[in-house]
Amino acid sequence: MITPPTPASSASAPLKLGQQFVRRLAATMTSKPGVVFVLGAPGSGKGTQCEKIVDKFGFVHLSAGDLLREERNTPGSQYGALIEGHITAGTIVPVEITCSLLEKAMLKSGADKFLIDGFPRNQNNLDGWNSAMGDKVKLLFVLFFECPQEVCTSRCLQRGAAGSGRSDDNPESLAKRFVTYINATMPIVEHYRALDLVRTVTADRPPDEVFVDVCKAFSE
Ligand SMILES: Nc1ncnc2c1ncn2[C@@H]1O[C@H](COP(=O)(O)OP(=O)(O)O)[C@@H](O)[C@H]1O
Ligand SMILES: Nc1ccn([C@H]2C[C@H](O)[C@@H](COP(=O)(O)OP(=O)(O)O)O2)c(=O)n1
Ligand SMILES: [Mg+2]
Repeated sequence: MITPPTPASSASAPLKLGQQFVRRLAATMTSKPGVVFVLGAPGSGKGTQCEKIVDKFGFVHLSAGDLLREERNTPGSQYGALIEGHITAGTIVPVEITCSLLEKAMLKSGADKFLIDGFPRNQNNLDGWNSAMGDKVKLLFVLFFECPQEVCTSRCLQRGAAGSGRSDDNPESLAKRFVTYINATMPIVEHYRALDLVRTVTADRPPDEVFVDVCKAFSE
């Protein structure tokens, strides 16, 4: 319940309270959704940690790869073949497609804080996002999982052997995905590092141990 100012308050107190209320209301109405980009090599554990972050911090998790696979599997999608071609070749789908899937999913969720997993993965992703979404969201930081290639490769091969059904969890596609990761994604991580936006977590440990450091990254 809102209590009226006591007689002891100064004459301007009600106005100050009113101004504060209006400012807070305006901030709520105009505040932009917050975004955390989640990057790291294939198999570094982005998806696994995102699930834990969702449970603990209430973000909505949007995986660019999952959205692309869903679009590829949508009957009649004009992009199905193009997406599958990029996925098996380990290359990156043009940003117009990925960014529009992300924006649609953000709007549909109605949420105000998002983990965007596996994006931006190259300069085209970064430029396209900045021009379409840069003014609509606030980038909070980039969560970066550091993990040796041999560990990541073995995790992805195990994921494939365990029946992930993914057309890219095989040695040939994985080798190509790593080339893309090193040549195209790492420069994006470096770009954000230069802006002091990267929070790095060592991911070559059991998931719960990784998550301890993820929590620290979120409370920085
Ligand atoms: N810290 C970890 N230690 C061992 N295996 C892990 C770890 N994190 C994830 N995995 C397993 O490795 C595979 C890839 O993890 P995932 O979260 O899908 O990574 P990404 O999204 O980065 O490709 C999955 O099979 C997952 O169960
Ligand atoms: N921003 C993105 C993200 C994924 N993709 C495509 C190409 C990637 O190799 C596949 C799989 O991505 P995904 O993030 O699901 O893969 P990992 O979780 O890193 O194993 O999807 C893309 O083209 N653009
Ligand atoms: Mg993933």
